[in-house]
Amino acid sequence: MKQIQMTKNPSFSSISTNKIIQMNNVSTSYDSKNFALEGINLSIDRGTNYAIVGQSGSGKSTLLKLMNGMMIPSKGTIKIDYTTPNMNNKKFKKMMHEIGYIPQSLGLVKNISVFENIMIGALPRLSKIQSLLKKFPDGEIQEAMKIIDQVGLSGKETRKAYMLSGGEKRRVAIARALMQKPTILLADEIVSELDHVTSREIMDLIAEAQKRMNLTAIMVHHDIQLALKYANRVAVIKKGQKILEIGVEGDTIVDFQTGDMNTEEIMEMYANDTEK
Ligand SMILES: Nc1ncnc2c1ncn2[C@@H]1O[C@H](COP(=O)(O)OP(=O)(O)OP(=O)(O)O)[C@@H](O)[C@H]1O
Repeated sequence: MKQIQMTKNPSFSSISTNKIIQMNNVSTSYDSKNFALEGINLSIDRGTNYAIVGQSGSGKSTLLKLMNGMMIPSKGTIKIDYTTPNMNNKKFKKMMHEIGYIPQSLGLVKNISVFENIMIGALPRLSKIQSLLKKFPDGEIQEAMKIIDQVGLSGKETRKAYMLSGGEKRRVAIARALMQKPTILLADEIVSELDHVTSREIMDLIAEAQKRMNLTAIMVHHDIQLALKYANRVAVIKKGQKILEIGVEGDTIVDFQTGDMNTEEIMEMYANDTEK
């Protein structure tokens, strides 16, 4: 594990004004009684790797659903690439196709092959006839084969999804999202339940794709150490509120915004959780 120094003096050179996600005082709920998220402020730089951590039920998945337009705020405003999510807005509908979303369940179709699952990512670019007849243009097939190679699934193209290991299923879900040619990749606990080595392989795969395609990767994690290893920024969510944002540059981490708890206390809380 890398040594982490604490500093209260943020002076990062990588801070940009090119924000791909902006949330201003956002609250949202599933029912009329309780907020699942309350008063969330955050902004995410284009091309960065952003992590969201928090305990079960803290609101992490809900936050991702706001970032892909599946949920809308009951209060506050969201801009995704400077556009308000709204299904009546043509610009946003087009943009949605460029948001690769990998849900906790992965969302693979069990009884079809690796290749067919991955081609689902290309569907918005195909005509109805091409989709129905599975007549994929040569260019799309070549793109899929390139991505299959990049995610380490060469030779497994025809295997049915239900026959894959946990790590392979995640590779298919990543490949399907990359097939969308995304500008934003959202992944909800993609490495939970994987062994240490496989989870690092999957995280490395996403980090490589992020750099290669200049993606903004936004990932939900339970493991704060994993988040700190890969992310430029880590938002810590507790009971529907963002209590801290941590900046990460090399071996230095910085409290960007302190609520009830600072980074040392958060790290201690997670260390205690792990020991239990
Ligand atoms: N479909 C739903 N209907 C009603 N309440 C929901 C629904 N989904 C989530 N919630 C509630 O919203 C809150 C936040 O849930 P969310 O799934 O975002 O948390 P989470 O941090 O992702 O949890 P986990 O780590 O267990 O996946 C919780 O109180 C949860 O019970």
